[in-house]
Amino acid sequence: MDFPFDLNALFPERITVLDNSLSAGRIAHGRPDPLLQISTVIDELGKASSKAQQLPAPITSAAKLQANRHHLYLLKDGEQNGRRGVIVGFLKVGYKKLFLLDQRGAHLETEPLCVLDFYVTETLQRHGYGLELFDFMLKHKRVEPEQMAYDRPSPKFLSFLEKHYDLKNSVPQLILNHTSCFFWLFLTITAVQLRKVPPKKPEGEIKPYSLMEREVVREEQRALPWPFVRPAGPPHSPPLLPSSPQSGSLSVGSSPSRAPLRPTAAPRTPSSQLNDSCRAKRTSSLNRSRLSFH
Ligand SMILES: CC(=O)SCCNC(=O)CCNC(=O)[C@H](O)C(C)(C)COP(=O)(O)OP(=O)(O)OC[C@H]1O[C@@H](n2cnc3c(N)ncnc32)[C@H](O)[C@@H]1OP(=O)(O)O
Repeated sequence: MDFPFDLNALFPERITVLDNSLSAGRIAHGRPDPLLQISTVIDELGKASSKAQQLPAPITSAAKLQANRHHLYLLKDGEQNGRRGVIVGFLKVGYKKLFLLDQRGAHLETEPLCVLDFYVTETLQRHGYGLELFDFMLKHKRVEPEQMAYDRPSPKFLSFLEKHYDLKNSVPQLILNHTSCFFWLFLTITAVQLRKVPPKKPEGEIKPYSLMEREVVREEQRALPWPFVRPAGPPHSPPLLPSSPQSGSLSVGSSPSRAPLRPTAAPRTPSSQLNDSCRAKRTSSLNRSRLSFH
């Protein structure tokens, strides 16, 4: 993606880390960072990313970055476009406080680093740039991919995670927070360091209905999307978090590092809540992403 200004002057490094200050770190050629140009780059990337993901509105923009404590990693190729450089892609991450519900409706609170947006220019995809960005972020944040949460990853991103980080057997964890409910975890209890929070107000504490970021995705579908289809079983056992009745663990698949959790919350019926709150948040990707869930 090229721009009518010198990206090498704007972003001296190959990968630039931007935060809510929108500062590219160094002062380029003795000038202060031109905020307007940096904002233009972020806004255009946000639009391209939302288009690629078929979202109705960008979830990344300069204004959103300024308003949140996220980090945006920007990758350029400084040799292209007459040595003025092109933007190759970006990766946006941030910490999110998430509340998970286990099968018995007990709340577990965690605050993992989440991948919120990720985009490589169409013509440059499958050239290893995504991996370069992601690896840079992992080192910068000193985190492992399996410790992170993923905000409704696209099929391409799931394929990416499986190919480069062997993250398969993924199970979308239905997670309730104040902004979103389809974060996916490749859950290892010790990795995300879940801690149980006592249920204070069983009916009113968690409000997953507010609109923010991906919540701009409008309701497209009334039924719960796969794999959250309500089973024919009793209403107190919705498939929120696959958990072994034997172990009581929230972990999934054959994860070796499960720590037993002993939820103490009184059983409740979150399925009706989920029916209302979690419809069609990027349901198209969920429906498309029928990868192997074990
Ligand atoms: C939480 C979120 O942000 S979800 C949104 C993720 N972003 C998108 O879906 C936007 C469109 N996609 C993209 O921008 C890119 O494909 C990214 C960011 C997902 C990956 O960046 P890339 O530079 O293509 O990744 P990189 O070259 O390092 O790795 C390639 C691997 O990614 C996956 N991948 C990349 N593009 C595709 C594609 N078109 N179809 C299927 N898999 C793909 C594959 O596993 C691929 O390996 P393969 O070529 O051997 O099949």
